[in-house]
Amino acid sequence: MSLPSHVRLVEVGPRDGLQNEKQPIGVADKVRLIDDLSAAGLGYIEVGSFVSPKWVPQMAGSAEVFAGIDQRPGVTYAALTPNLQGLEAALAAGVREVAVFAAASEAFSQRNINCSIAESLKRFEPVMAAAQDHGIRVRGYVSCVLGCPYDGAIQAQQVAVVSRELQAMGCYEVSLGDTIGVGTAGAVRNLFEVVGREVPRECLAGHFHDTYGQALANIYASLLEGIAVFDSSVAGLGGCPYARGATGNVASEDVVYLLEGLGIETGVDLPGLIKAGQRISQVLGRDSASRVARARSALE
Ligand SMILES: CC(C)(COP(=O)([O-])OP(=O)([O-])OC[C@H]1O[C@@H](n2cnc3c(N)ncnc32)[C@H](O)[C@@H]1OP(=O)([O-])[O-])[C@@H](O)C(=O)NCCC(=O)NCCSC(=O)C[C@@](C)(O)CC(=O)[O-]
Repeated sequence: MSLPSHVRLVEVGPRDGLQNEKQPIGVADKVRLIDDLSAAGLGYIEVGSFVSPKWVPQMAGSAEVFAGIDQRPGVTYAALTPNLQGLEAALAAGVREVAVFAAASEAFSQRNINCSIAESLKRFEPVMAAAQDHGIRVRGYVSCVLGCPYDGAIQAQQVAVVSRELQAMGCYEVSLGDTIGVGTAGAVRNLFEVVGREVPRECLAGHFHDTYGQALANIYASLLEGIAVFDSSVAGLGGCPYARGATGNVASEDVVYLLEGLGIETGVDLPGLIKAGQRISQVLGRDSASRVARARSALE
């Protein structure tokens, strides 16, 4: 299969990245990060989540963040909504695109959203209906597609079943999450081969954490399988509150560098993206996890 000429990046740093931070991060810092990202050409930014603040305290100020950002035309600003309560809060905050999130593993589903996979899908039905009433697009996530911190190995067929359900209920795209970053290129190719029989590949995205240093290889393997949408996180921010030891998503800067090297367009300005990553890394008081950002700043 030939490589795509264009890849769409879904920037999840402000949500997946920051949700795991223990230190409080002010609304102003989050707003500046999101505005820096849109200025760098990111066309899709996950701004926050409307989830229980008891479960994920860092996302509690998501409505204020939405109110503070400078919404550029053509950019999608999205939020996670696990249930109808979350969707209603998102609507009240003026959100125009949301995501629901399921898992391929029962144990992770329980730890993350306090219900079984089947219950979660049931819970999404009113979310989908209300979103449709309001003309809001819904993206779907499946976590633990290549391994679960509690259940271990996950069968690709199980991922296919959950993905098909999400698509059938109206998710326009399903992002497959290697939540704990254990996947390798061969497993990724097999995953898209199996899931691709149930959901068209143009409706699938890859979401790779870099815990084992495999994320860029996994993106390349996905490209070979015809996948052209990837989630990534500026400065490699992140982890998962319900997956001990999981590190951040693959760094957006490193993905852009990979894709530029392959002649694939992303619409993202790499120097601007590196600056955005440096600014939030300063706020967090640590170095960027992006290898490209570190290499470029060593040259300055
Ligand atoms: C799903 C629930 C809410 C169930 O949590 P629950 O405790 O079963 O909820 P409940 O319906 O029984 O309600 C209990 C309390 O939560 C409140 N509540 C209920 N819903 C909401 C809401 N939407 N917003 C705010 N508050 C809410 C509700 O009002 C009530 O408040 P109380 O009466 O006790 O004061 C909870 O488990 C939760 O919020 N989980 C979120 C976990 C999360 O955000 N995880 C991270 C995102 S997923 C991820 O990172 C993976 C991904 C997507 O990146 C892909 C990958 O890498 O794999």
